[in-house]
Amino acid sequence: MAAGVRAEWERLRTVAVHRPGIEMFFGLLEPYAALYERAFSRYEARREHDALQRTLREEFGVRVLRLKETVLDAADRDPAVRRRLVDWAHETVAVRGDVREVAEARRSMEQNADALDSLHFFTLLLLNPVIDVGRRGAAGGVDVRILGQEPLANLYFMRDQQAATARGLVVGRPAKRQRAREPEITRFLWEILGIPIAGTVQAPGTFEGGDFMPMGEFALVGTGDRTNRDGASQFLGFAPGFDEIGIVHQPGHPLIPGDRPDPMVDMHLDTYFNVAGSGVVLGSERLLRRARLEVRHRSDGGYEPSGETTTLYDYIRSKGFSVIELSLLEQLSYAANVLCVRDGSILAVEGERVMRTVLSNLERKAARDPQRYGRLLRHAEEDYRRIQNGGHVFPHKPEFSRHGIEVCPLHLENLTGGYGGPHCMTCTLERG
Ligand SMILES: NC(=[NH2+])NCCC[C@H](N)C(=O)O
Repeated sequence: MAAGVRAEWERLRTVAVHRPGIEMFFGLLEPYAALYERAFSRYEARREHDALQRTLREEFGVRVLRLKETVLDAADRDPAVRRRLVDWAHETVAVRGDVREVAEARRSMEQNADALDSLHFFTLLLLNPVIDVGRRGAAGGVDVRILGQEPLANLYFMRDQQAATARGLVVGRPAKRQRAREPEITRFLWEILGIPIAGTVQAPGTFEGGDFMPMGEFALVGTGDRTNRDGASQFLGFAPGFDEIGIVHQPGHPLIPGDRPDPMVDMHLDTYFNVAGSGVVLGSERLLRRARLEVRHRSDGGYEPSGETTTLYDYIRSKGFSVIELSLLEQLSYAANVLCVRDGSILAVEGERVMRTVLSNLERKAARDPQRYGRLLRHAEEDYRRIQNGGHVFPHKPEFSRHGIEVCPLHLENLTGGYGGPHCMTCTLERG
């Protein structure tokens, strides 16, 4: 399959997803350390994920490839894939203890391998366990303790490990330690599927797919807490195939003090900006106006700075797009994180319950740290009252029909707790 995406509004053909599994349980033990926004029900989150897949497949005819199932099928069909999975899983497991016991544990792991199913090894990759084989006790047994080590709790945000450009997939490099191992796993999937890789971002560069937006003749690349300047330049070096690139600088949030910023609230470009159709985008107006943008033009030697700087808002308007504006509370509630399935049709988070959950989580944060979150909370509460009085809760806003946009709302009040919406949860592989 050839991966290829020129514009975010072209008909969505193929996506890859990961239905969250046991790794989410570990993430929920300490949601903030796992980069989640809040605690939520894993059971409901998994149901919501099923519904997301079903909608894509049945209502929009999208081919949905599931990461785990595809890898396991391949491992069960092809002994070489199975061997790689087993070896890699064994390398991932750390065994601690004295030399003899470690060697013994390693030996028995190897001996047991044939008896174990491929899912066992996939689970090792997800959980990255440390096995502590203690000294032999009085009874002669070995004391085994298992510690989870950076379980891949965010793997279901499959937008981020890579980006599909017009020229193939660019494998990213996550900025956060918690997500560092994810691209190796998704890369295994691309190899199994035979998808060509246009390039791989290397240290010190960082690059996450949520920062990339293909817009036809041009594309946008966000930089900030996730994608750094070096990662963005490497990405451009892979010749992604657009005449012009807008490098967008992650804006500081206007209601969070500048000396104590919270980069999570707009961590990726797709958390405050997105595409609804060939002439319509949506986003938080205040963030779009604060986001500075540098224009680069394609030349023989790559992309040259044009010297022109502007804001994302002015840039996108100058390209002829209309902007459906979102309030700050809507932005915090994942309203901008829509997934365009065909020109003028989007999947969007059903706002009502998410907004209330986000508000009560923000209340808690503001109670703990009023100096950092107090202003944001007061503003969000005002937004909430205004939205309630107006009677148009996202995505049931008249602006959408006015711009001819058809919206398919999805209940994602648990799954969004991981800090993202439908755009973050899907890796687009083919459009058009
Ligand atoms: N494309 C996105 N906006 N992805 C959201 C990723 C959320 C994830 N918890 C993280 O912090 O990395």
